[in-house]
Amino acid sequence: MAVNGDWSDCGFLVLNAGSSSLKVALFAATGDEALLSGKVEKIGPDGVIQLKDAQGQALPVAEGVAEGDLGTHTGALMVVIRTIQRHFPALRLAAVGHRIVHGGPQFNAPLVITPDVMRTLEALAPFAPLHQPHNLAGVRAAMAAFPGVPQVACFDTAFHRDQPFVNDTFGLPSRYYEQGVRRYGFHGLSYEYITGQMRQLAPQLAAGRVVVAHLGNGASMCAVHDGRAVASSMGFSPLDGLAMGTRCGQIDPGVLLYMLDQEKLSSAEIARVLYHESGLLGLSELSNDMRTLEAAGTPQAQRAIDYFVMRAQRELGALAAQLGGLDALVFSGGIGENSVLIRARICERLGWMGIELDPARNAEHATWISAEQARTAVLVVRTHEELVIARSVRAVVGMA
Ligand SMILES: Nc1ncnc2c1ncn2[C@@H]1O[C@H](COP(=O)(O)OP(=O)(O)O)[C@@H](O)[C@H]1O
Ligand SMILES: CC(=O)OP(=O)(O)O
Ligand SMILES: [Mg+2]
Repeated sequence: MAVNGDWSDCGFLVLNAGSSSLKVALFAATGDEALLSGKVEKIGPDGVIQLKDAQGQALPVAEGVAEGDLGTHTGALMVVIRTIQRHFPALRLAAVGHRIVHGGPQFNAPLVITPDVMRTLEALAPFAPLHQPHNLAGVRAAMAAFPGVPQVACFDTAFHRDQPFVNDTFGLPSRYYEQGVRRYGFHGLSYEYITGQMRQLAPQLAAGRVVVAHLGNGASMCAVHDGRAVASSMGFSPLDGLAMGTRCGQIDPGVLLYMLDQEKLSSAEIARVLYHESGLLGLSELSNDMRTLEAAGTPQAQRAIDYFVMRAQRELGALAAQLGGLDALVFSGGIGENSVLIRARICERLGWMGIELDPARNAEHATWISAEQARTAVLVVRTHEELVIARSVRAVVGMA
């Protein structure tokens, strides 16, 4: 911690633990540029780590990394910590910031994790089984590695907490809402960053009706009016809405009853189908990776892409209806930022919404990709969840 408010030799770590990856960034007390950033992907037997310094140069990991160290989130974090200690021996760690996917109905702002908070977050793990256990494993590993250092939770659900009741509830008996069965929405750290960027890039549009499409391995869309969340395609869990890498997206609950009653699947088996075997992977029977599907050119890969595009168009229409019209559509996430094809396919046939792309600008991944004469702006904004966490950590521990 800082001595007499002097944070000059302090830094803090940001962890974004996903279903199969761990993104990390090390920040100094001030500044938006990370001193070190990187990710561990495919955590498991084929884990791969890439770390870079502030200039973008690859940083070698600490010696002694054994095969298998990248097999778990905790092992991967230990490799990152050893590497940081080697490259920044004089740095004093003032805090660790964590992306926590589920904050439930109670948490709508970043906070320091106490034992009580930890218990509440653990109880929410069944609502986001692909994410929350990994998020919390990251918290425990960081607590063990840095005893006494504040651990700050930043919630993916917080951005959506003030959406109107009709977009927060299901049409179930009201006791379910009281129990916490609500449409939480996720990817909130990404939406917070993008709405902030929109205020800088296009203040007039940011004050209007915007749909942000966060299309990554997990994918969702959020309707935002004047920077505030109105509705999200994701609901109670990160399963709802768009088709994803391995998740099904919107589904008729009757299908779950069929799996239970006719196929006699257990709830664990159903969860496996919905979270791990569906979406792009399930439809293509090839891959959850959009790059692989685009390159494959097989009829089944094509069907998976067609379904992904159809769901995105349907959700966009539904969210635009909630906003009473659309001033801007913003693409983000690994697919939204990088796939010329998917952006073009989603925007195809949306002329009635005022959407028309400029193909050359789309191909260049320009920030503004809509045609000059188009009524609705279409933008590409690279998201930065780690920076949102970094800003929150500074505010919570009093560094800002
Ligand atoms: N150039 C590209 N073209 C198409 N898809 C891409 C491209 N680059 C990355 N993607 C896709 O982005 C997805 C991963 O997005 P990302 O936001 O990094 O995921 P995560 O949810 O794990 O943070 C993968 O499906 C990947 O194939
Ligand atoms: C909430 C969610 O789906 O997150 P991710 O995109 O990291 O899988
Ligand atoms: Mg993501």
